[in-house]
Amino acid sequence: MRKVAVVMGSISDWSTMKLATDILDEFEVDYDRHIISAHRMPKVLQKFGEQAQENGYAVLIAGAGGAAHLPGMLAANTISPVIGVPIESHALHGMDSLLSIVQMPSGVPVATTAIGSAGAKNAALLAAEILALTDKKVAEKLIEFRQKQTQEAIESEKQF
Ligand SMILES: Nc1c(C(=O)O)ncn1[C@@H]1O[C@H](COP(=O)(O)O)[C@@H](O)[C@H]1O
Repeated sequence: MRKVAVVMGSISDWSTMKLATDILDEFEVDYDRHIISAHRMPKVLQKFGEQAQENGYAVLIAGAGGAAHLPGMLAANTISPVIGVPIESHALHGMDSLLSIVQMPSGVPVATTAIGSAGAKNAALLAAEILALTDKKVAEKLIEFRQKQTQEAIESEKQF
C-alpha cells in the first residue's frame, strides 16, 4: 500500500492541486488523481473512501473550496490519513474552505494545511514524509530537498 490519492472537489481546483502532484512527481511517489465531490457525488465519495485501503492508498490528499466537506467526508469513510487543502475561494479568499476543513469533530481527524498553493505543496510533502517512514528512497529525497532549500535560502541572503 504505497500510493497517494489526490482528490479534488471540482476541476476548477486543479490549478492549485497540480502543485501537489508536481511535488509527488519530483519525489517519484505513485499517485492517482480524482475529481470527487462529496456534495455532487455522495455515493461515489463513500465508495471511494471505503475502498481506499484495498486500492492501495496509504495517504489521501483532498483539496476543496467553499463549504469544503470533501476532506472530512473522505476521512469519515477511511482509516488512511487524510490531508485537507483549503482551496482559495473567490468570495471569502479561502477562509470558508479553511474553517470547513480544519474544525473536524474529535474522532475523525483531517490534517489541514494552509490555504492555496503553499497548502497544496505542503500536503504533498507531508504525504511524502508519511511514506518515508517505511520507504528509504523517499526519505533520502526529502533530505536532499531540505538541504537544497536551505542552500537556496543561504544564497539568497548572500545576494541580498
Ligand atoms: N467543496 C466542494 C465539494 C465538497 O466538499 O464536496 N464539492 C465541490 N466543492 C468545491 O466547490 C468549489 C467550486 O466548484 P465549481 O467551480 O465546480 O463550481 C470548488 O472549489 C470545489 O472544491
